[in-house]
Amino acid sequence: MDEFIALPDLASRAFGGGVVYANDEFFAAADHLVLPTAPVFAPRTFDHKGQVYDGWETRRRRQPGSDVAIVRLGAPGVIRGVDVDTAFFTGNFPPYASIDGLAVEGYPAPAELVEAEWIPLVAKSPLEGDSRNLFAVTDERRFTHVRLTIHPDGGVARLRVHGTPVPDPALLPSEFDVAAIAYGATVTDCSNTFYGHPEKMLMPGLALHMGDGWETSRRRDDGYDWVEIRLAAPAQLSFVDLDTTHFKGNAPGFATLIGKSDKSNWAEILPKVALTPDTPHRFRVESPTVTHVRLDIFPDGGMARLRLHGRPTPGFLDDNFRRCH
Ligand SMILES: NC(=O)NC(NC(N)=O)C(=O)[O-]
Repeated sequence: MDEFIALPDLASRAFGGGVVYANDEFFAAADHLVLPTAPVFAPRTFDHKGQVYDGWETRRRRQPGSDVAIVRLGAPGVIRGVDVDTAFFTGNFPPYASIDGLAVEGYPAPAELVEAEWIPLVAKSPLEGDSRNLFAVTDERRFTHVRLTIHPDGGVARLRVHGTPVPDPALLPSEFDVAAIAYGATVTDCSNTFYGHPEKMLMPGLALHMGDGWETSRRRDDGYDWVEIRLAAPAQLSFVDLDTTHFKGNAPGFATLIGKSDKSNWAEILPKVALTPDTPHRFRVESPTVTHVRLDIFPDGGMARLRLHGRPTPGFLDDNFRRCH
């Protein structure tokens, strides 16, 4: 039921999500809602408005009503569930919340979003304080925005919107990173996630530090580590980026990439290449159409980013997009 929490957070700032409107931010800015970091709390830290919270917090209502925040998803897609995380809000969490969704094209101004016809995704439901509040969503359509309503007021640390990214094919170039989670790629299996999950190496932008990548524990056997990825679309690959940035004493010594499609067996895409620490490597490749790849690293170590630039099979992303409209 709550398996959706393993799916990417479409609202995350890590994908470029943002809070575009809030009717009240008296105690704490709604921008906190989409931060990818876990919420934190330091007791007895008072600024000019009151206790400092790592979340969105409105003032105590003296008239009936509710407070709202509107979030632009960083990765628009099909929403499978939301997490209204009230971490550290104890005497001031909202007793109820509801969630609505919206699918719009272009870049509407906040005033247009406020007036829009929102689609209910989670009916008004009770919340618990200082805890994650998980709600499944069953609507199969693609959304670009969500609206969090808290009844009547209070504080929410994070709003996580878990689902499957569905990119708009009209806005994609003919060749792009088909391993990007933001476009719908996903990690299907991995040998070792001890220090960092491989999903991190499929996130946008450069890695910020060594914790922002896939890192395995030290191998004490003759094996090697590997990760399997389902691409955003079946594609012919032309470049493989293996970025070991920040991995200075723990980059893998070598790597290979193999790929397969639903109709073909595993075949080599990148032969065994030597890697150097703290380096954004790029390799030119020519691959058949593949739907899955496996990156092998020898014997173990860390990879900040994996990028697979490829030409997707025409029509695949269009069909995908049309299915959820
Ligand atoms: N001690 C508090 O947290 N008080 C209030 N909130 C802040 N941020 O100070 C409140 O009324 O909810």
